[in-house]
Amino acid sequence: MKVAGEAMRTIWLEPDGRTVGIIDQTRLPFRYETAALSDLAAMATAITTMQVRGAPLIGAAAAYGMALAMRPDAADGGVEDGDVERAHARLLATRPTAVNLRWALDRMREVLLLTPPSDRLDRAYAEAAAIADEDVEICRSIGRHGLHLIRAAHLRNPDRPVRVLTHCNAGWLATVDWGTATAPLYLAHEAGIPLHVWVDETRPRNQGAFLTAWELGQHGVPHAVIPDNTGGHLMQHGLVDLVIVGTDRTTAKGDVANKIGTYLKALAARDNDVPFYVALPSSTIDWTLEDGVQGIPIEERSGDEVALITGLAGHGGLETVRLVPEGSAVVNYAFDVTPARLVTGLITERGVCSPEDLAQLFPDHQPPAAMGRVPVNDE
Ligand SMILES: CSC[C@H]1O[C@H](OP(=O)(O)O)[C@H](O)[C@@H]1O
Repeated sequence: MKVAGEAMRTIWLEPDGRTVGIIDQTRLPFRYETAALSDLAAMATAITTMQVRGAPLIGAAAAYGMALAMRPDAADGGVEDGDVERAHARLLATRPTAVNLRWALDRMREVLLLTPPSDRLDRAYAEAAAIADEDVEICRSIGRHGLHLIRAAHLRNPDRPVRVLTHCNAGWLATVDWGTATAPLYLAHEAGIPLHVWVDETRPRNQGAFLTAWELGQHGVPHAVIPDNTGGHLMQHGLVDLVIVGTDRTTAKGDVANKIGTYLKALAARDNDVPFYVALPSSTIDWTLEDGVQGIPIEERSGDEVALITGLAGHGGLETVRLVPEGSAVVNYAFDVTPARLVTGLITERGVCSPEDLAQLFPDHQPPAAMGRVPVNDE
């Protein structure tokens, strides 16, 4: 999408054809900074520290991480199978919840192990680029299918904006471009449908206040940042027409793992008859799982993400301050799981479906073994 009027993606290949450029999302919204990553360690760190984040982008970043990993070995006359496996394992360990990470790494491993060692460097970069380009088109398709929902809401009440609540950042910053939950918003805005987006700040990392608000503002989409606990009140008072969120892993039954707090929004939406939609590419579906509450690994992150916050000081510099007493323990679960029974519909690149119709929309989905999920050391 646009940054200061210039079309940008979240990840790209630098002119040297080997270094990978990213937007450093830990610096937004007060600093717009990019980084050039030249090796596997730098990409692994970028994912772990959330310089790049969001399930689809994590997948694309990991794919480029595999390509970066091939560089030194290619110089030694070819990339051995062990080099591929070690890079796969290193990147898989960066974050546990977003299944796009495993999906992209399994795809890269499968392609590379079928490629002669001397050709693996070029092949890795080509496959990573393909994953990134596919993500752009898939998110655009999610936007087109989600646009119908927003247009229908507008036709029901043509005299006022469509009020959409979203949680965390499932925007273009969470993907290579367009976003998942925001793709319908951008297309609706471009179609002239009046919008108002309620942006959950999304403690503790504030992906909503820092990232969603920034990208919507860059694109001129009307929005307001709200404390995480406000959504239920807005829904009770008829101020939300629909909720659209993203997901990091959705099971075959339609249980949805997403940023912590999503489950509570789904409960409030159900209690107030507000449609609750989840936007996702099929690469976020884990066909090997049905029960998400029991089966999806929930990442726990450092308590410092809760206890500390960085913002813009009056002198224009960035400052970090403490919000929690030194002696207090902190627990920081990064995701929760919304049961399929609370999900109105799933907005995918193939269309909108109910959770129970997901397998019907993707009859060609691969069984676990064919997805590369054969029992391996990293299981
Ligand atoms: C389109 S996936 C976005 C998804 O990823 C975010 O998690 P994180 O910022 O920790 O990577 C959040 O759960 C978003 O909904």
